[in-house]
Amino acid sequence: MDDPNFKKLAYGLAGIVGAYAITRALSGPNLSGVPSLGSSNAILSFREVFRYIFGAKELCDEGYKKYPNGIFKVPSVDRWNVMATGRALMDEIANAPESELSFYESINEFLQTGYTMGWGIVKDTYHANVVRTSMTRNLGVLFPEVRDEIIVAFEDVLPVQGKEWLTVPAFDTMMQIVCRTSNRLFVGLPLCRDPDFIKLNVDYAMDVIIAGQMINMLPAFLRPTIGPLLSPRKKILRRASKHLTPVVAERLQKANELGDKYMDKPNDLISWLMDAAVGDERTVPALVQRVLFVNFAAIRTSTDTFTHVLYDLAAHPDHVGPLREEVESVVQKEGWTRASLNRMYKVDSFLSESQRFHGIGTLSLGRKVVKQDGFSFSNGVTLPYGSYLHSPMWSVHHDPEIYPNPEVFDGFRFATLRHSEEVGSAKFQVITTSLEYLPFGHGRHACPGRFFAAVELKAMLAHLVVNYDVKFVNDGPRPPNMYMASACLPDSAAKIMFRKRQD
Ligand code: HEM
Repeated sequence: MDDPNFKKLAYGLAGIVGAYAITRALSGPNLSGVPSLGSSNAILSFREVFRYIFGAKELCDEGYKKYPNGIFKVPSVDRWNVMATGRALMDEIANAPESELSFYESINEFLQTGYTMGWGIVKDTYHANVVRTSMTRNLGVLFPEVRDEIIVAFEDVLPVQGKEWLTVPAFDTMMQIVCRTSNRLFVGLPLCRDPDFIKLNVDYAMDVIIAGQMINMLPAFLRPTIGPLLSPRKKILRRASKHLTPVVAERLQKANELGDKYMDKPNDLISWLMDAAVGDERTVPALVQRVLFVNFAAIRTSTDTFTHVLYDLAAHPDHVGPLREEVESVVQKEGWTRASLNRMYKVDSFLSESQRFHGIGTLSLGRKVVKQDGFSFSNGVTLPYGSYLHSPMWSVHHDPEIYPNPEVFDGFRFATLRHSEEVGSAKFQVITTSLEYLPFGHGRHACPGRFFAAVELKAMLAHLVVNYDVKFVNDGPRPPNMYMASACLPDSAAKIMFRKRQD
């Protein structure tokens, strides 16, 4: 503590945080009518700022209990974050038009999308529709490819022999499998297996978040000059172009010469994007950037989710037997298809429970008020233009009135709920969002990639349980999650052991 360097660092940090707190006090929207957790004074609310940085979960849970069906605010370093609780208010957020509560402004500020992924992505979000429609429509016909990539990717990254256990870093290994499998659908063979193409997408997924946060720390007037220097975009585009430019250029040329439905046109994300893009977006560099963007949306989210699933599987070995039985019985009757995956209630439920229990974030429904005269809830509260709004997802998912015994991990909780409903009910499936189940958001901007994510992650889990045994190193406990601001990250350094299934 007496180390002069430590003192300098501490004073430096305190100075930066103080400067931001003053900015928050002077420049943010006036939220004096919204109760705050801790002090509502920008300087005196420091304790809550630190509590928010090191895990918004507990702080927001306090507010969830104190203000049921209401709103409260919590401070982060540079702004106030309003939290809305209860079905009525959450429903109003989920269904508010983009012109009043903006999903895009909220996410684009967080990621500094313009600098990190290009202004084309900010201006035109047609990819969301492509993912929702063309990608989802093709999941059945392309399932054999997804399944093939899962088999080969598992074999490549987990070369288990005989009865030997193989120890691997969990997160990196799952990232490889997710990236390859997703890209089988996005760009096809052989590119989806190219080590440099995989690596650049993995790097980009990490670098965008870091650069986004760094650019956010800059005062707005410095962003246009310094933002591009901090952004990984140009470097990644150069690397990606080597792989994608020839493929995209050839397809665009053929489409222009022979028409959009030319013979032998590959059925993948590149083609679906090309069909939907207009104007400047139907050019080679813009399409390359768009493929990278969809990779960004897909890979980190799915890898974090599956790493949580893997840890939950190793932590709950009693679930493995019933999962194996279900997968084998369904596959024996119907084989491996998208439809047969729908019959795997326990697999679906395990994924749902893992997302309920951990999720990849602790907040949901992030929006910014963009209506000039503010956004009014039906309870009479009006939030001024520029306010940031969320709902405390972790608290909803751990509310005993919604999920009995919420602190118990019950991998078959959702399967039991489904069995208690009419057979085939869509309720309680992992893809069905609701005000009680928010890992994919809910309402207008609910994740359009969740249909693909569910197919991919369920097929991976089903493949894993029927082919491998899995455990923690030294039979240790589940590695703790890392909570940072609103993120809930699985331990990315932990190792896990695999061997060929022995029973
Ligand atoms: C387990 C994996 C995933 C999780 C947990 C996840 C979660 C989310 C969440 C929470 C949102 C915002 C919803 C809201 O605020 O209402 C979102 C949006 C989005 N996701 Fe996902 N996602 C996953 C996988 C994917 C995949 C595989 C893709 C693409 C293939 C994808 C593409 C998108 C896109 C494009 C949006 C923006 C939607 C819009 O523009 O309205 N996601 N996702």
